[in-house]
Amino acid sequence: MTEKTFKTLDDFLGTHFIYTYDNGWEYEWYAKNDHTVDYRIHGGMVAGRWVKDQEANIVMLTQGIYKISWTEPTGTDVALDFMPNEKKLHGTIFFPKWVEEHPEITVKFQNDFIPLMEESREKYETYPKLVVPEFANITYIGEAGQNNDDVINQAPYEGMTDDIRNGKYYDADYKMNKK
Ligand SMILES: C=Cc1ccc(O)cc1
Repeated sequence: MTEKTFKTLDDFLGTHFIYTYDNGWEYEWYAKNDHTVDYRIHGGMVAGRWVKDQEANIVMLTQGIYKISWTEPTGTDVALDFMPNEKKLHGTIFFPKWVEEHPEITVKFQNDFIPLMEESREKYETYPKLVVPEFANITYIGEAGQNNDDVINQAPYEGMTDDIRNGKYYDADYKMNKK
């Protein structure tokens, strides 16, 4: 876990986080570059889902505090406020009704199923949305560097976040250790 102090937007870009929301949902998220994020979901309503190259808006609100927002092919909207120096964030997820009713449709590597997400958001109900606003505790911070495709590179498995936290998953260059 890096102990660096976050001051600039550049300090944040290329950083890889694992965190647990107060409702128990565990997420892994990577600021891939100034307009792109990758993530994996380890616990909660859509555990098992993973996504690469989601376009997002990423800004620094004030020194060391970052806001990220995006809208997904499922129709889910997300707004995250990272306070990495405090090892905390606040996230709000706005789920369309169909994701709450059929979460299993979204639990996959989304990049291979974009047409299915777009069809499902038309076929099923959008409203009322499920709004999930939660604080989270950051349990891991890694300096992966920008545009590193080894950070989020396979489906989540049981014990993966422990492997990452214990230093087993990535080598010194932040490439995945071959099993
Ligand atoms: C729905 C995606 C999503 C990704 C990261 C996070 O913290 C919350 C939601």
